[in-house]
Amino acid sequence: MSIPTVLEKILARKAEEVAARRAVVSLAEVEREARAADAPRSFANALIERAKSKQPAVIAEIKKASPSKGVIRENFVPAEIAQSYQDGGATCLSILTDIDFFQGADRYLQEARSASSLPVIRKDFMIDPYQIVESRALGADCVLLIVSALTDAQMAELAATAKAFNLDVLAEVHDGDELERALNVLDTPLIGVNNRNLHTFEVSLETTLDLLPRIPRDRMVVTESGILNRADVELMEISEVYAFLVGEAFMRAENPGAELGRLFFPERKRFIGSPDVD
Ligand SMILES: O=C(O)c1ccccc1NCC(=O)[C@H](O)[C@H](O)COP(=O)(O)O
Repeated sequence: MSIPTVLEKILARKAEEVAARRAVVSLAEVEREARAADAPRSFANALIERAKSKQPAVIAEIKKASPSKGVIRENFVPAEIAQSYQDGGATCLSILTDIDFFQGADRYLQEARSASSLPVIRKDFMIDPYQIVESRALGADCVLLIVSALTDAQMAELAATAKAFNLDVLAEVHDGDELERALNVLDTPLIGVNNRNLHTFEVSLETTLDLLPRIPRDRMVVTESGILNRADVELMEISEVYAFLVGEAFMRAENPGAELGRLFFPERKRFIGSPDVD
């Protein structure tokens, strides 16, 4: 028997977590909460509109820790980070809510969304429609579907639940087979290419560049993970990739929004919150 990868461990733990949550709050109750939640903000449209004008459309991630890097940020106040990202020019926010592997929390999503007017994706490991409904109840505007974690039937069921609750979907792929499956099963315009292999943690921006020619023009490519400096951003922009999901590079900076500005909008030169602003 082979040793389970981190992704396999996360998925096994997630199944236990969802079962425990459902035993405390029924699906019917979560559905009531989802219907009473704030109206969704349009996540996909915000990205598409920004990228149309060839401006970087940045999904700025709020994550305290990760399995590959351990604790990334000690001074972790999601509401402050969300405001800072909005000031820095982010288009959307991504909030890690997984507890056991990312030190996330549901309340981080609620706090960050309340502190900004940006649309928010709940970044978690979706395996059950219960989590999709729960995401809307928490206020999320979009959910992540990781193709390597799901069968085609699961993907279709989760996407149908997302549609029923007015949530956008970001489909995440890592190779050509996953891309084919996503394109066949999901009608979301948002195709995320994760440059990080979630089984081995190896990161290569070539993953996005290799898959790019196979992604139809009516879908929008979001390059995810491993964007650390201006050269990485420029490499994507010359390849006409304008949507980015970035976590670590911002989370390690004292002022995450100012770092976003430096990385994506260098022509602005001065950023709110930077020491060089009067
Ligand atoms: O980051 C990890 O270690 C990780 C491990 C297993 C599953 C998912 C993982 N990360 C989620 C992400 O894909 C990233 O948080 C996201 O794309 C941002 O990446 P980065 O800019 O490199 O922080």
